[in-house]
Amino acid sequence: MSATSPAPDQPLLRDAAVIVDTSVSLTLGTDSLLVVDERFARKPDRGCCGLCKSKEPETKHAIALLNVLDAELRSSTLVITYARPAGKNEVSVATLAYPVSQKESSTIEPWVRKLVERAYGSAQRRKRLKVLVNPFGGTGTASYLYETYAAPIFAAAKCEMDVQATTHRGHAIEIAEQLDLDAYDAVICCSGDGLPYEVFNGLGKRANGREALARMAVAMLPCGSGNGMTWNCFGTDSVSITAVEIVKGLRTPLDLVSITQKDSRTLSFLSQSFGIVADSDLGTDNIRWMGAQRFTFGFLIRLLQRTIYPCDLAIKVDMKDKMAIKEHYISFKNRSDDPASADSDRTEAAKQSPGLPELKYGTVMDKLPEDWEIIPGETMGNFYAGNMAIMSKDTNFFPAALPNDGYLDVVTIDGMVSRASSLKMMNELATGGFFCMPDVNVRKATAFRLVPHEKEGYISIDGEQVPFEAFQAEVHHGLGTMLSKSGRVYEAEGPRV
Ligand SMILES: Nc1ncnc2c1ncn2[C@@H]1O[C@H](COP(=O)(O)OP(=O)(O)OP(=O)(O)O)[C@@H](O)[C@H]1O
Repeated sequence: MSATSPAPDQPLLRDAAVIVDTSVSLTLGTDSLLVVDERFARKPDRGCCGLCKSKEPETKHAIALLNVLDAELRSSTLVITYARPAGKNEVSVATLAYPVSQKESSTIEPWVRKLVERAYGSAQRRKRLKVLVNPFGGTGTASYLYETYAAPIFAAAKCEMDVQATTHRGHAIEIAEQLDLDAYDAVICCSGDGLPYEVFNGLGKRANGREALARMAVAMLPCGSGNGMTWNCFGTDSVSITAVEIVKGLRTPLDLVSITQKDSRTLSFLSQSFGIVADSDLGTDNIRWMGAQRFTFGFLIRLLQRTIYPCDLAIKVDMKDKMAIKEHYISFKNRSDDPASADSDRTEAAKQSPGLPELKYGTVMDKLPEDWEIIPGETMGNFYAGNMAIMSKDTNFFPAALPNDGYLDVVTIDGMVSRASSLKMMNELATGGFFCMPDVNVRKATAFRLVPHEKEGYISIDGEQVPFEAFQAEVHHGLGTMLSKSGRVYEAEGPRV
């Protein structure tokens, strides 16, 4: 259910209904709070002949429990704050307040507790948030978006906010590296995907990197242009709806990927690309004036020219049959383990062994492990590895990607496929048929090494440009932590075969 749509009639819970202010009934369903307010209901007009009734005023409305931000008995008033739909893709804070007598309060108090328990489920209440705002993210409106659409929701949910603007490139790395882990529950990036990338790397740079990454959750308020992380975690690019989702967000372990280049080691949370995607994103600065269309335009030009990106590629493949990948996705989605206890076991283990995990396969400078599969790369068109499913709106490039299954989803497409097939792929990305197209090779993998043949070009890690030279990737199962809606899977349609 989305943050804007209240559920229809729900089965009632025991002791679910209370009456306040004589004629207002508040009834707790499994997914919504039903308010029936008869206080201002007019008696029906008799009409001219006593038969035709005039329209009755609205007395009933349902509020999705997801949208209930807080409820409390404040002196002799019951106050419920919630997020109310405000336009097509936004919500804003609304309040219900009813007088409660001394006598009534003994019945109302347990009901309020039950309402809050149901509204939050296993999500942590009153989160302590370190909010980082990139004043230059997207179109430069992150501060305005945060203050206007998110801050009022966090305040209504009684979150504690500590807001800081980033002042330079790499600032979020420094902040995360120094962050007091005991003072906050999550870092919220008001930005594009660039700031979360920095925060994961800053946490990972600490001497207790593994512990910091396990303890500190990261989430993003969509203030960039692609906003991949928010689409995956919450299925929206609305700042206000994301704020509600963060308030109700569940801690979710996230696989992170070590990237080695020469003697550097960084962490990636979203994607690694080489070939047409990296080139269309990073190599189109000359047409920035086109805005969001820049990528599509650059992509189409390269596709029609059948541009190739020769490379050596070796992958530690774990699954390559699409049906097996689909089954893996479904069985992961339907697992019945308790995510909260798995999360606390993981955090405890990280405290015992707090340093960043060793690299199982060494770095890109080491000898290539013998059991990696060599993939022909002479005519590579698109190499794209994803740790999340959606790369930007309507681009579910990795439908089988899971937050913490311990695998990267690697897609390779030969640059010599026909133009017609390439164009069909672009179309099928939006409709969900991309995964099963025969020219689209999909593998679940734990590591890979890519060596470009050319001297110049583009490699993108989480949308950021890195040196155009050999790189190696290795997945660390559940090393990081994010906030998400489901706590288990991304908000993307799974793979179709
Ligand atoms: N005050 C600042 N001045 C200059 N650069 C900054 C500042 N704060 C953050 N940055 C840098 O901006 C880069 C991009 O950040 P971010 O992803 O938030 O925006 P974006 O690139 O516009 O978004 P998108 O990738 O969705 O287009 C990051 O690498 C970050 O280091």
